[in-house]
Amino acid sequence: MPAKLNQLNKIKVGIVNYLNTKPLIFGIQHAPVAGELLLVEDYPANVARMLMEGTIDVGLVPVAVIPHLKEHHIITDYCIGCTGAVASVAIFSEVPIEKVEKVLLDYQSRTSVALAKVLLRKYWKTEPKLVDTKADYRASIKGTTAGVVIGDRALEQRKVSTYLYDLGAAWIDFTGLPFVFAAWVSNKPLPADFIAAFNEANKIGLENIDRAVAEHPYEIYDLQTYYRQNISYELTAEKRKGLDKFLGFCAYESIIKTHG
Ligand SMILES: C=C(O[C@@H]1C=C(C(=O)O)C=C[C@H]1O)C(=O)O
Repeated sequence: MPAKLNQLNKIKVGIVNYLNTKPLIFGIQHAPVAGELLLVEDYPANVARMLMEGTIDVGLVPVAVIPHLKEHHIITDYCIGCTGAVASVAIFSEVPIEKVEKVLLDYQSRTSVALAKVLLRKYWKTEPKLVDTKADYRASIKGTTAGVVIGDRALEQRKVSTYLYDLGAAWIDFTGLPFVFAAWVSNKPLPADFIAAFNEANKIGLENIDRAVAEHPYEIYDLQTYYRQNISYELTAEKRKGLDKFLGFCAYESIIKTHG
């Protein structure tokens, strides 16, 4: 039996509050399932925290937290992924990557900071100092200090930094596999009819990209390109292979860290 949900009997759904989820939000709000759920928006690290703490039942969470969940179920055929350059996840810097001495890690991210660690070590084969951040740190991206930036702030940072190393493109060059940044994950079994209706809502969103674009005028980056060429929303078998490979790297890297 699915676990008891909140008093309103609505399923609490957490979603990332970046532009890349606007088509999905459009679908969820316009689909019949809208009345069965409460939508909470926050940045990825917070959506992950809410799912771990159990204040939401399902969330579009950074995949890097999957190994930290006591129970997890990947639901739906949709995700935030890429099959080429993702545009909104990159290491930004003023010097080429081999000259970078320090990398500031985006406090809003869980997946991309782990991906940056894997790629710096295995793909670029450099060992800069890695520094966690707490608040906006983008003004500190200068000289030999680079920064991982994700989401809308990354689309802005494209106009600022001299060098941009797209982590989606680098992963694909490194592994030959697509990448999954975030997936719909529940922390308890959910009713099958809800899952089916929620899956359909995601599909409706992706069929209405033009309307999502029209509702969110944005000058900094072309959202048609972003939604149709950079972000790839289908959770395909190839993407699941990329996801498994990434989680394998993460486990291996943390073993190295734990045992020196
Ligand atoms: C591609 C992106 O993927 C995001 C990156 C995440 C992360 O790094 O933890 C989490 C959720 C995704 O929405 C992006 O937001 O730019």
